[in-house]
Amino acid sequence: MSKYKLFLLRHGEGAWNKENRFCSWVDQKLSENGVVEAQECGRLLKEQGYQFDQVFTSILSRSVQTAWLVLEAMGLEWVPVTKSWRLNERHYGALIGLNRAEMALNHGEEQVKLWRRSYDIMPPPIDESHPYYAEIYNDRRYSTCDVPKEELPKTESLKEVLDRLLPYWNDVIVPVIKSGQMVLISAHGNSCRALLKHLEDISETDIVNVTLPTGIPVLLELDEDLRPVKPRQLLGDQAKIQAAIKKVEDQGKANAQNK
Ligand SMILES: O=C(O)[C@@H](COP(=O)(O)O)OP(=O)(O)O
Repeated sequence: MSKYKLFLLRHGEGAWNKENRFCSWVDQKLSENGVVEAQECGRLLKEQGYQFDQVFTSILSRSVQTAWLVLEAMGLEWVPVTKSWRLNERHYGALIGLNRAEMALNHGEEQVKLWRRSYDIMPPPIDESHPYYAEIYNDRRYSTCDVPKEELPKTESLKEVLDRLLPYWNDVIVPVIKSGQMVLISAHGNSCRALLKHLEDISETDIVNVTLPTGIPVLLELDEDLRPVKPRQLLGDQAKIQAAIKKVEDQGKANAQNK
């Protein structure tokens, strides 16, 4: 029997999603389309009668902005929003800023798929010569984390994302859900994939085939031990959702638009 409901949400489209560049820890805002996606998501949730008591986001603006727009559309601006770097997008290391289609042309589509979707393959780490290194590590938000700045990742596989996310899930989010509060996690494609892997016990092979589109709420119905009692539901027009998933998958093809 379903005891708890939980929503996961990949933020609305960001400027670099549109340009097909790995965004990761670079702090990009939502595109105009991303703003509309987040507002539509909030309207849909309201229409379907959902309410939230607490929202958790990463410390990247696109996930925070999405949470605000969803809450505004639902008339729930007062709801507390808690932010943690542990919900940040996966750290894509030296790939940050690069265009996926160009990477597919240079390294092959298979390699790009391995970098993007495999469970335990890490891209090469970012170093000080990288054009976005200073922007990321000099950003004051990374002095506020619960680990020293020097210990923050320089690259991550999905496995490392899960390793840094799980303590936050277990210690902070789980008690809130178990207290009966309705929670929205407004995060990123890969931080949500990592959490789905954990909650749905998805194998390392099968997680490769899980892709989340931007701005689509994912409803999980969980039992008292927070195990899913039915398959996840992506809310909205199912044909549009499938097209949006394919678009994200196709970003790693050599002939993708916005090369
Ligand atoms: O870092 C990025 O560019 C995307 C994910 O990229 P892919 O894993 O889909 O390549 O993350 P998000 O837009 O969810 O923050």
